[in-house]
Amino acid sequence: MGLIALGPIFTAIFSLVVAYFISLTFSGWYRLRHIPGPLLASFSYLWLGYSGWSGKQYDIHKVLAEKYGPLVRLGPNEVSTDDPETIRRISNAKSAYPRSGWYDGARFHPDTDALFTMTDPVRHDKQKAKASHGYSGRETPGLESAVDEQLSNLIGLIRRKYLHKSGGRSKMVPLDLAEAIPLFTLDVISRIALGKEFGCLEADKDIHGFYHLVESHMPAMNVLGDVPWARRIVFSTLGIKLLGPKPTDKTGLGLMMKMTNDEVRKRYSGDVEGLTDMLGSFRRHGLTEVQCQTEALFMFVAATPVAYQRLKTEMKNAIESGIISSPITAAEARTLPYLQAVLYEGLRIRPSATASFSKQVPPEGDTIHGHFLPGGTTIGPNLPSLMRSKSLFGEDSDIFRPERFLEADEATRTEMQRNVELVFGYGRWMCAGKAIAFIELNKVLFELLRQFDFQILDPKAGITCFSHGAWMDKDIFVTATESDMFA
Ligand code: HEM
Repeated sequence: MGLIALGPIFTAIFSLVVAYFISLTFSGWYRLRHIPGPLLASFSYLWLGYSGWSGKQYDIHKVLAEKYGPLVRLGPNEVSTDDPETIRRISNAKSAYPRSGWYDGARFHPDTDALFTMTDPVRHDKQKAKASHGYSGRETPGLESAVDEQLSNLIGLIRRKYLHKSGGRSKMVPLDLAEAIPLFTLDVISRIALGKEFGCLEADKDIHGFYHLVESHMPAMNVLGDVPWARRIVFSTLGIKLLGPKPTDKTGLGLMMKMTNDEVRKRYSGDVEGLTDMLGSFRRHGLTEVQCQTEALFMFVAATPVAYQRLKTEMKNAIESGIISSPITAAEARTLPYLQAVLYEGLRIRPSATASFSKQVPPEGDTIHGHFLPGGTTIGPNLPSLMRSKSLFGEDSDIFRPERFLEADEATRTEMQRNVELVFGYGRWMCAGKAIAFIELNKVLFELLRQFDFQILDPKAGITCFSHGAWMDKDIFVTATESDMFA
């Protein structure tokens, strides 16, 4: 048979393949055709892929609710909502919604899940019951003092290297907060999780290249997580074995994996009594050695932001009235209303993690805002729209104005705070590190402003920000001077 005779066979195969993809696309579109959203998103993953890759994910999602309503279609099988009540209903402890396959995109161990990547509610709840003693601080009394130690190292670094003496002739070295704050969070988490800080603040460097590795991989990871077929290939057991981090790597997550594994091994070979840190607590409550290694490694993927202003007057008054320790305790910080308002406003205007965090509609389907969602549809919170909602936070919700929390009556303030706290998730899936994050935020904000005054180095230059499911900030250059208020 000559090539000419093969021609019609190839044409027939090609036509069949094209027809198959068209019918697949059509049935994908048809299933959720009643949910409003961008046209491209209704039949392909190009829209979701672009929004995740572009670095403008936050801005793209922020306007969706205003344009399409509280329920928006983001992909052939994906929807999001900015309605806080729906988000709470989906994630509450008795909900039948499991986590969606999106969480597989955060797996880095071929056989073991961290709490974050456990999608089945029953398995997840069992693991969370064991891990929460360590995370919450109930069995880790040194948690707050561990944060204090690292805070003192951060202040030491600023004094040693970046402090600009007013009127002095010494060369000014601008401080890049986008570099310094991740070093602080890495040292806090390593100190809490592994018992010893990495020493990034001491070296003024991301010693293991971890943060920079996460930053450079973020766009691709974000897209791979959002697009189901890509996720199923890359995060399959074989995919992780081939492409995932390995303890033999010289930098990044692989090196981190080795250090974590070694540290966990030590804890599991010795006596468990007397271990009052997180790993000890995990072991006491029955996490296996591999589960503990995976859990400890996941913690390094957490982050922290910063804020400023009128705050200083409140701080000054509190310090002068003698009610504040040095460093401030988390309990004392919670009594300062303006500090709390700044923190909540910071989390609202700049929710640090805005990835999909989607859950899966149970097999029988569900009706949300008058729209039926068939079983298997994934639905996640649209935090950018929610946090900028005018009906929840006021007409000026687009600007940073902590006063909104102080002006509101108590019931409204509590409701606003409850809604802002959705940045940590809710119910059974809620962030296990929320208490730790609040301790860090309260202390770092108060203590840095007690010691220093910060000024943007060049207001014209602005800050470079990319949103890929989490914010990646660059070049937050400031000058740090001794705070004349508390010298
Ligand atoms: C501002 C800082 C933080 C934010 C905004 C944040 C946000 C979140 C979100 C949105 C989730 C997923 C919720 C869901 O699946 O619905 C989560 C889960 C989790 N986070 Fe955080 N997080 C922060 C800091 C931390 C820190 C410092 C740690 C570790 C010490 C941590 C540990 C965890 C863990 C273990 C989970 C999984 C919880 C579970 O599956 O039940 N987070 N976080």
